[in-house]
Amino acid sequence: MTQDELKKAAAIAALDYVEDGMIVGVGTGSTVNHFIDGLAGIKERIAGAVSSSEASARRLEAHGIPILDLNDITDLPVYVDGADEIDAGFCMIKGGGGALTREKIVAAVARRFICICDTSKKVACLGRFPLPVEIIPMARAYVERELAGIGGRPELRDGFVTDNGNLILDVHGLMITSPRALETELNQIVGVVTNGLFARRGADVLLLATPAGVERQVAS
Ligand SMILES: O=C(CO)[C@H](O)[C@H](O)COP(=O)(O)O
Repeated sequence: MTQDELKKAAAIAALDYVEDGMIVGVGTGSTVNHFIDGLAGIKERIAGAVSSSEASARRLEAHGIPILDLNDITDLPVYVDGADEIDAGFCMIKGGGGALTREKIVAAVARRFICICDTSKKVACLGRFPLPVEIIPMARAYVERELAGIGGRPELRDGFVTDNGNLILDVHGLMITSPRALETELNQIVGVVTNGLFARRGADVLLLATPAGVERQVAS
């Protein structure tokens, strides 16, 4: 199977978590695009979707799936999203698509985070994938110095502006042995909007697509 076929298999498995009348939180990325396409097939059964990015919103709209404002919702039963890396404790690096801030907001509201991945995303230690950090543009040089001070090598994502009008620094060279502590530490740097560590709010269920089928793993 190709990587894209594996991504699709994980995405289709996530449809099992969508119940009648539900509002569904929708992430961002190529794996989630397969989920959105699958959701289109059952759109009459759901109340609508909350999107984590403009890109996913456009895809949902193209399928005629109603998009709801997170501020109008008090209960979001489920959020489905991919990851760039996920460890054994279901902590993740996210933000390869640059949507980390809105993803983290929707994930914070959701009762259940379903992570959909192919096996290439499962790692023993987070940090091989450069950690995305969304920053306020005027703080770029300061935040770069702070990140270098903790051993990272930040690289500005060239020509990229987030849906929130901010910049992304991709931080190389971090071996993330304490994801929760690092997530908290990075949030303390003035000018950082969000970092791509999803550790304090990790995944609840991992649907991991392997060539032998989709494994369902539940957080302990
Ligand atoms: O965090 C994300 C976007 O900000 C994505 O979930 C992550 O980058 C994985 O993407 P893909 O499904 O394309 O491999």
